[in-house]
Amino acid sequence: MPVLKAGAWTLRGLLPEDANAIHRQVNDWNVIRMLSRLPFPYPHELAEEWIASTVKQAEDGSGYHFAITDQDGALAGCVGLTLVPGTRRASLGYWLGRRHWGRGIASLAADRICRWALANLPLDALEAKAAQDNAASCAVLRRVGFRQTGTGTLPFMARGGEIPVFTFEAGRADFDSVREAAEQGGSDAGAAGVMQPVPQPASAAVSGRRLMLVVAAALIDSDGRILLARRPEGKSLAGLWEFPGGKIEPGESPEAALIRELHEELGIDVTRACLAPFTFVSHAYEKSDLLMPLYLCRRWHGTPEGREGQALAWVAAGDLERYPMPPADLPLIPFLRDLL
Ligand SMILES: Nc1nc2c([nH]c(=O)n2[C@H]2C[C@H](O)[C@@H](COP(=O)(O)OP(=O)(O)OP(=O)(O)O)O2)c(=O)[nH]1
Ligand SMILES: [Mg+2]
Repeated sequence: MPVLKAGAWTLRGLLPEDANAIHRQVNDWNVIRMLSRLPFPYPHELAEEWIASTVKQAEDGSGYHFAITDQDGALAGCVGLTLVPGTRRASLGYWLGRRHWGRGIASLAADRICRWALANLPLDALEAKAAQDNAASCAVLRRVGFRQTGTGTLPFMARGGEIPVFTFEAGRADFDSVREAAEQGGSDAGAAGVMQPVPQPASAAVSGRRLMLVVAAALIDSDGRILLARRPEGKSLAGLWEFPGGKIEPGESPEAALIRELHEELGIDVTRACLAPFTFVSHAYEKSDLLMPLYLCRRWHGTPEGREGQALAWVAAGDLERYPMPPADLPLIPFLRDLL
């Protein structure tokens, strides 16, 4: 289990010694009435059993449950994900002790765990359910990017039966929109990760669409495998596998941009002569058009390493489909398969 920061709060795996703090805060009618499947009163053994089950889930990769702790290490609540078997989805759950309500902690924790999960686990979407009378929880879900998809019921043991719930869902695009809105709203719009706009012809101003010029490389090793990098948490499309590269900066040639990006992202040195133009993609994303030349590169200096925390994988052309990629990249797969 990783340790994740969420504002001033820390998310860490649950420990047996958390049982008292969990029991004390969950065994509160105001908290437990909003939690499905838990009896009231809530016996101490259930807290112990639940902690043990979360440790097992993390070991077998079926769920990831975190304690939300403050700067002194005190537990304020929990947030967790359970993977839905046979799908690339997980369901989100959380609770906070009553004295921690109304301070934005649930939003911070839910946002962090969802972004971490999409970037690092085999997931494309998250689901959540909240009792229809739990306005605070519904507001948390909407704030972090969830959309309400429908209604249903769940057993709430503390309330003695089935209770109506709203169902919610969010995918990468939903979290990316929230992130973009936050970046645009922020005063330092020049911060890392915000795109330098490509100078636009007048017609672009009319349509409101941006052209995004990105250069990328298929690095090919002596076994004919291709290097893919997993887009890290904090970037758009986080968790999808891409060809290393990035945006062309104003005044930069495509080759210079690619040489710079390969150095920044992978720590390798490449010369212009080792970059062979191969093909390109043109893809309409929701708000921008991506134009991305793909170069082939078989020679470089250094050993590629994920300098921005991204996972790397050397993948045989026949296995590329097993790595979820941004939609723009899918047309490249048959070209690379034919080549290799
Ligand atoms: N590098 C790369 N980008 C891709 C691929 N497919 C795809 O849709 N893109 C999109 C994702 C991004 O919107 C854009 C590249 O942006 P980026 O975030 O990697 O740009 P960058 O490396 O310059 O990073 P940053 O400094 O802006 O954070 O192109 C791909 O295979 N490789
Ligand atoms: Mg990049």
